[in-house]
Amino acid sequence: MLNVGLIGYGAIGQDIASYFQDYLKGARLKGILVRSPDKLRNLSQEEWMITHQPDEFFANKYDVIIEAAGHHALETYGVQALSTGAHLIIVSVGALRDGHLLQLLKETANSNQSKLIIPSSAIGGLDRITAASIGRLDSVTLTTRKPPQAWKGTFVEDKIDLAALVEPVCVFEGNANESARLFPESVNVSAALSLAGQGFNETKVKVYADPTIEKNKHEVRAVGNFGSITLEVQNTPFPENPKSSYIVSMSVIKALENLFSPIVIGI
Ligand SMILES: NC(=O)C1=CN([C@@H]2O[C@H](COP(=O)(O)OP(=O)(O)OC[C@H]3O[C@@H](n4cnc5c(N)ncnc54)[C@H](O)[C@@H]3O)[C@@H](O)[C@H]2O)C=CC1
Ligand SMILES: O=C([O-])CC(=O)C(=O)O
Repeated sequence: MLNVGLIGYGAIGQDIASYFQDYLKGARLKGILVRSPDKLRNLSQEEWMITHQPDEFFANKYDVIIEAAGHHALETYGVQALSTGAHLIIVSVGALRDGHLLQLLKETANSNQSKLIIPSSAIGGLDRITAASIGRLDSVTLTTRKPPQAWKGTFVEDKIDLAALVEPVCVFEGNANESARLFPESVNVSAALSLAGQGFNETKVKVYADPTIEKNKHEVRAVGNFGSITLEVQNTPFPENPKSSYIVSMSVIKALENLFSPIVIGI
């Protein structure tokens, strides 16, 4: 039985926790680290420990720690988590555009026989693109589209009137380094794609605010000597946070399951 710690209890964190109650058999949730003590007041205490104090959280021994809290949390706790010997499953992949952080996490994982695990989360095709990167990759591009409400709280809100939007508007075009920086809560998929394929500078990204759709859409196109891949995913957003999608927590749970399952599919 794997002991699991969870950092972050927002839309994704709460959904992840729900799978421990009725789905996962080989892992148990031992501790949750939240940011604000206010959150604790609203939570009914389950069998796991919930704390806003990092020392208390890390005093537990975990086999796996899951980050579902944002770039800053990964920057703050990533190295500490791996240095306990736990594997670290992350969703805030965009933080790894900082090559120094990525290097530090790799070195810490290496010296503690732990692993930094990056599930596909909201995107698909990473299995194929990371395999294809063994050969020659010529281009990897991503087009992300989300409905207007998903862009609230981002710089897009200052640029266009989201409520008045009647047709799709391109709000960003550039490389994954910039998209991961400009949209820390919304375009982590570009970072995962970069790490699988051509890196942050070479991966080309377009982002649209699109009033004609209800789901979060990601279109991936990669070409190389392996052949090519064209993939479109449509993710059902969380009602409580339309920037994120249900498939993210499902993907994390599958990555966790792969650690104890006798069979692993689709890597
Ligand atoms: N890789 C991917 O495909 C995706 C990645 N994400 C990443 O997941 C993150 C979380 O997404 P949601 O759950 O939808 O966001 P959310 O805003 O609903 O929840 C984040 C939670 O983390 C907590 N938190 C923040 N800093 C913390 C800290 N230092 N310690 C403990 N808790 C902390 C917040 O209080 C909040 O409750 C996003 O910010 C984004 O970076 C989101 C969607 C897709
Ligand atoms: O959930 C999604 O569709 C994608 C997302 O927010 C991200 O990549 O950060």
